[in-house]
Amino acid sequence: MPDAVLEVQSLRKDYISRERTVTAVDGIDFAIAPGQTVALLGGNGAGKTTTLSMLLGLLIPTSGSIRILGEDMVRHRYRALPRMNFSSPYVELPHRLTVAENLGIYARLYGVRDRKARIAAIAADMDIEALLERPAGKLSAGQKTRVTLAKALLNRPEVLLLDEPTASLDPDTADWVRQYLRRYQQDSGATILLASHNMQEVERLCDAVLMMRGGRIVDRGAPSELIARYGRQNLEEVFLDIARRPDTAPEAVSA
Ligand SMILES: Nc1ncnc2c1ncn2[C@@H]1O[C@H](COP(=O)(O)OP(=O)(O)OP(=O)(O)O)[C@@H](O)[C@H]1O
Repeated sequence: MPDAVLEVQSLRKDYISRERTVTAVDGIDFAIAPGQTVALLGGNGAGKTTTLSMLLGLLIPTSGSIRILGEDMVRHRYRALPRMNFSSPYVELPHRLTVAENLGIYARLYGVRDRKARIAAIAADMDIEALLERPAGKLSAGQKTRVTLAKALLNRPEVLLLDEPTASLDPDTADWVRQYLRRYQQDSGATILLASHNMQEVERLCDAVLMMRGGRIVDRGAPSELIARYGRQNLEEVFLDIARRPDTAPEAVSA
């Protein structure tokens, strides 16, 4: 795809320890066009978080290439990172700092110019104004998710990577966050890649889906295309078909 914002080729990650090697991501290829919202779907251990971590430069790929916003992410990720952001329930904010202090530090790190105004605006958007003076370590799981999303939007990212963006949110708040993300995407033209276990969320938000299993992409397409191809009613049924079909792939774990 010539004008892809995000392009991954033959990407692989082996976790190597003395006891064994786990191939978490086993040679995947995909490209995302500007302004698309794409979901990485797959069961527990399929390789979604490992993939997102490599895209962010938190993990070094065993092999393969990643280009984001035209930059080679293995060699020049610092050129692209200021134009990106991410949220993940697995990344902790410094516990003793307040929410406001955390957002202030991240705003500085990302070089946000209108820091105070931006933090105030995003705090209002994410309905976390009442939490600003609380230590980040003392928030409920759902409150933490909203603060992490606020952090992810601080620098108005052109590329947004989201690991389970509505994890721990009650249905009302989750619905509201989805609407917010959709609006953000439409207003900013951002490109979004998200990992989720929530199929309704993916059907509502995403233009395309990458189905992962055992570290590979085993199917892909628009949610409606996949639903039609599998002759199903919804994406959840497609997911179950893929997750439960016999595995023909070679064993991903070797001694
Ligand atoms: N640090 C690690 N060391 C060794 N193996 C790991 C490590 N992190 C992940 N794995 C293994 O890599 C595989 C992929 O894990 P990953 O966390 O990417 O999956 P996931 O699709 O995000 O799963 P989930 O839906 O449960 O979050 C799994 O088999 C997991 O056990």
